[in-house]
Formats: sequence, C-alpha cells, structure tokens
Amino acid sequence: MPKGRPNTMNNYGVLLNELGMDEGFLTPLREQFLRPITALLYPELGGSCLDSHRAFVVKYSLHEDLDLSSHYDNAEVTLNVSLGKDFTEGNLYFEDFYKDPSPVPKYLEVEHVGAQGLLHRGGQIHGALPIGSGERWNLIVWMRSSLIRNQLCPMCNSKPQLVEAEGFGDGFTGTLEEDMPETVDVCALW
Ligand SMILES: O=C(O)CCC(=O)C(=O)O
Ligand SMILES: [Fe+2]
Repeated sequence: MPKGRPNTMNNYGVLLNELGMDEGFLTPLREQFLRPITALLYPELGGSCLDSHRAFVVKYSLHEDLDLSSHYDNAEVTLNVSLGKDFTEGNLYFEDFYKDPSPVPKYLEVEHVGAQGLLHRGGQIHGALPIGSGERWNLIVWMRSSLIRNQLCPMCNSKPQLVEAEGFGDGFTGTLEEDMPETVDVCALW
C-alpha cells in the first residue's frame, strides 16, 4: 500500500486518500458541512468554492516529531481537528499572514481540545509547539479553491505551471485564463 508523507514537514501521519477516505467522508465533509461556514468566513479566499483538498492525520510523540515549525499551508483554508490522544502542551500558534498587509496580532496561541476543530486561513503563518508528554494526533484538511489558485500559486506567488497529477493534485484546474474551470459557475451561483 502507498505510504506518502502527510506533507513536506510532518514525518509521521497518514494521507487519508490512501485509505480511500475522500469519497465517503472528506469530500462530503467539505462540500456539505464546511462550505456553508467557509463561504461566510472566507469569501475572499473562495470559501464558497473550495473544490478540492489534501487531508491527512499528523502524529507527534516524544520519540517522533515533537513540534512543527512556522509555515503556511498549501491551502486557501485549513481545518485542524484535535483527535487526542493524551498529551500535554503542543499548542498551535499563529503569527502574521503570508502576503497580507493588514495588521494582525503578532502571536496567538491556541490550546488543542480533543474532538474540537478550528478553521484558519492557509496563508496565515502558524506552527505547533513541542508536546511535553503523550501522543498528539490531528486531522488536517487543506482545502483549495481552484478559482483562486489558478490565478496565482499560493506557495510560489507566481502564475502556476501545471503538470499532470493524480486525484486532486494540488488543486489547480484547467489551463488558466484560456480555459476557466467549471467551478467558476458554482461560485457565481452561490
Ligand atoms: O499539528 C498541528 O496542529 C498543525 C499541523 C499543521 O499546521 C499542518 O499540518 O499544516
Ligand atoms: Fe499547517
């Protein structure tokens, strides 16, 4: 069975599409349950037309990854749900936005509470502080809007150079301006 790393920074965890969880769980979660919320909270990030995702669980423990350094996600909007187990410390923290001129509080720490999730902008710099003990697992769903990212890659800040990919890939569609994706219509009708 394929076993990719959840992302380029977390070493321990599982990509949920490899477990076949997209169709029955993650796509309905994004489309039916999260979209009404993200449409209201993140209109400027394509919150009403988040049309793909990369979902994974990340694992932290004393002998594996302890923490996660500051980064922004390859996502317009991210869902982060604490799955437990028992752990101490390991708070999530937020810093400035990547490429956002508006002033925001310099540093905000959020304690993970089991079975609770939070939504944040993918472009907001964040990281995870070291756990003190135990094992921490989180469900992370990086949600993408092709409408937004087809215009500018959020990671390199340039016009995307598309290559073929399996499944949702990195969430880009079509061939940019000449061939706008069908999701444009969905968004316009929302
Ligand atoms: O472990 C966490 O709570 C954060 C994980 C994260 O930021 C990520 O995987 O992009
Ligand atoms: Fe992240």
